[in-house]
Amino acid sequence: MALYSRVSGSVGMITLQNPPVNALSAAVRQGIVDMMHRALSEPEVKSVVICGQNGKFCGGADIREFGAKMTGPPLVPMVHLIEAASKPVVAAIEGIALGGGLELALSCHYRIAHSKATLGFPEVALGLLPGAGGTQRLPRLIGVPAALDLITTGRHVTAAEARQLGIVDEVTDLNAVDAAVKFAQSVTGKSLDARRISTYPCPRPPDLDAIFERAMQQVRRSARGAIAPGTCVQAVHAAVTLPYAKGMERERELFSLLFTSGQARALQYYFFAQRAVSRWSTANGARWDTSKPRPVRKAAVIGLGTMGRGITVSLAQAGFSVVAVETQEQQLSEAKQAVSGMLERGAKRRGVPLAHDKIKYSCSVQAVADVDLVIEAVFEDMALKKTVFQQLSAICKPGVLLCTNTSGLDIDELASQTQSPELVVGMHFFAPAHVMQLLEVVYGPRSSPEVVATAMQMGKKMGKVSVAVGNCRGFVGNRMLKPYLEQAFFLLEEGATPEQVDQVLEEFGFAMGVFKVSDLSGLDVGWKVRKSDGLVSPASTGTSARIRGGSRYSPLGDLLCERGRFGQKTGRGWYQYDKPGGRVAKPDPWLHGFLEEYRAQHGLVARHIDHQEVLERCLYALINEGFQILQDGIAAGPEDIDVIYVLGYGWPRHRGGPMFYAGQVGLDKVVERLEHYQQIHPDVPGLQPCSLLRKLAASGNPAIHKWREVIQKPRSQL
Ligand SMILES: CCCCCCC[C@H](O)CC(=O)SCCNC(=O)CCNC(=O)[C@H](O)C(C)(C)COP(=O)([O-])OP(=O)([O-])OC[C@H]1O[C@@H](n2cnc3c(N)ncnc32)[C@H](O)[C@@H]1OP(=O)([O-])[O-]
Ligand SMILES: NC(=O)c1ccc[n+]([C@@H]2O[C@H](COP(=O)([O-])OP(=O)(O)OC[C@H]3O[C@@H](n4cnc5c(N)ncnc54)[C@H](O)[C@@H]3O)[C@@H](O)[C@H]2O)c1
Repeated sequence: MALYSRVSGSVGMITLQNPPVNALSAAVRQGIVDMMHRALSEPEVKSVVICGQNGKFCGGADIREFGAKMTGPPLVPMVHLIEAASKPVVAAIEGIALGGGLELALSCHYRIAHSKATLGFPEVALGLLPGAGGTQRLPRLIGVPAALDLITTGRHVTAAEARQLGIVDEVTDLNAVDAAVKFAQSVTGKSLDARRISTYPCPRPPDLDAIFERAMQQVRRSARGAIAPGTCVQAVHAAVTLPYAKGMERERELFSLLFTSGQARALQYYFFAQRAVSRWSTANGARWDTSKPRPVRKAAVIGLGTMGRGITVSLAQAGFSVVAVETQEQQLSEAKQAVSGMLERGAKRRGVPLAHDKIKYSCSVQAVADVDLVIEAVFEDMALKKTVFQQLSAICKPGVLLCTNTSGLDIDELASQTQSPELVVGMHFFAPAHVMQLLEVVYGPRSSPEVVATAMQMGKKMGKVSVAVGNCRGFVGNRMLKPYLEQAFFLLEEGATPEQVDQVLEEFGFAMGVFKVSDLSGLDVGWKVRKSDGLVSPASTGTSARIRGGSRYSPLGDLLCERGRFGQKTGRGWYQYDKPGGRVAKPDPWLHGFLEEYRAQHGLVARHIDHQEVLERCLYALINEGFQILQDGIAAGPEDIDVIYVLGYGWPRHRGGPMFYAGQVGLDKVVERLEHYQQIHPDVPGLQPCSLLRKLAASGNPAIHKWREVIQKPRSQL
């Protein structure tokens, strides 16, 4: 709702009230309309201030209402009522003015912002465009290039930048509402003719066509199949080419097109999923709201390779004191140099405070004696990690959290090396750890709720989205990756090429196909794991070469590694590169010949594989594993899996995540297609639909938020 009060006798104050962000719900819109009429009808009131309760102006349209039937006054007539008012209306912007909140502010005649406020049009991230006049007013106010930038990227700007761009009239370090009241009094009685943005002509720079062409190219490059950014460009184009009223009609048409698209639904689901994962629960009943995190001031990182360096940077930038430990002086000094460079680049590019003084380097593990939490990031080798955990357990003060960055080893086995297994959790960061936003917090059967809560909170403080997951081989993300990779290998055996598989996945929206990603990460990484699992056989011919544990196995990745083809680092992998370390993947005729030879050697006849089969076999095998993970209680809900896949594995955000996507496709259809491929390829593992997937499909493809009801039934019933 919106409250009305009278300030200093002549200023009518409308205060938006809808915690937590004063979103424009039906009740708030109704309140604004009613209170505007009241302010305009009271003769003593000479001007109006609109502000938000609790130091937040407005977070935009109420996203929670998007799925429901529209009630209350629509936004567009509401902003027109404000702009057309005969008394000056001043927006007092504290905290945030986002989306519809900024549109509300742009309909006011003046805008006063607090210096800490942020403003922006984030609609594009929800698959929408600013639909209450934002695409028509902003270019009129700040020009086309700046408006295109803000609307197509959704980036938030500070009050200072907003002032520079001309979005706000004044910025204050003091109370913005008081400043707005004073300002409102000062403009009482002044003509408002020049203050109604909708009446401004839209600036037409001479190189207009080139500006729009560049904007379209830019969004095509970055959107990876998302339709909102390009539609935002079209809406701004309407502002330049059409009169305001016609431009508004075009904005409405384009908004409706986006609003009813599956992409907007997926992005809005994802918005709430990302927030839902912070309300974590574990399989043994620990929960976010009953588990208190422990205070952590000082942390240690053991092992300063690729991951340890990024983790050290991330901890220091978040304000933690860090003890960074390596084995030998040489490695330590290389790591120190690399970490310093990363901190400096962070300060230069993102304005993060330099945090060199937060880090102490050491070659002795004894240096961690007084820390509150340790993150181990040594080689992925169980024997080595066990030794490190035994040492840590002996050296650290009592009560210290011992965390491992392992990609998939058994957390419980590591915990059993320590005197306090309840203090052990996985903190699985993703490379590069100072950039990637995802953290899997892996709890073992003995991890205490408090320790899970602490690791989750640490992640948040480091700017990560933390997702709590159970302990199993590969946890959630890497466990699902295995069947996806396997299908890709099998498709090569059956006749596909890496280029074909990658193209299908990239058209789906992945930034890189599976083979390009493997080349980037290094083929030797998976090879080492397969070797330690006893999967890599010296015999590369005969039927046994393609069978492991009674199931079909593809040794293709192993064969490439045997030939020294580790991907980008060696200049050769699934693709060729101009030099070791090269980044541009080119199809490799050698690889094509090698595949032909391999098929001939194993009696495989190449067949034509279409786009649909590539997509379905890769994605549905991955999705099927996701359902198995839910069934096993490793992830608490589908949102956890979706957030992990979007933030950690490049799943296109506008498709919501693998579990949401499965629901969109139809769970019955996913089951039917898996069964279809299973029948044709009975030897291919990973295609047998798991019981939870079957059960959900049989119960009529329920909406994703209802899955938990089925999941929570005893597993024996699945
Ligand atoms: C003809 C057609 C006319 C159409 C008109 C279109 C109008 C318009 O152009 C469309 C929009 O405005 S689209 C909207 C454009 N606006 C946006 O896209 C803004 C989206 N919001 C954000 O970016 C961030 O939430 C903030 C930066 C606001 C706060 O960040 P923070 O401090 O890290 O906090 P946090 O953890 O993120 O959120 C705290 C709680 O607030 C909740 N909530 C937040 N916004 C909400 C909303 N609009 N609604 C409802 N709820 C919203 C959030 O779910 C969470 O609830 P929970 O129950 O505790 O989980
Ligand atoms: N690289 C990735 O993409 C990635 C992603 C997520 C998780 N991980 C996991 O993170 C861990 C580290 O991986 P990485 O890629 O950083 O490895 P890396 O080989 O780059 O670095 C490991 C570092 O540990 C050091 N080290 C070895 N034994 C040590 C000891 N006893 N004390 C102190 N330092 C020691 C080594 O000198 C080396 O610098 C592994 O468990 C890996 O599975 C890696």
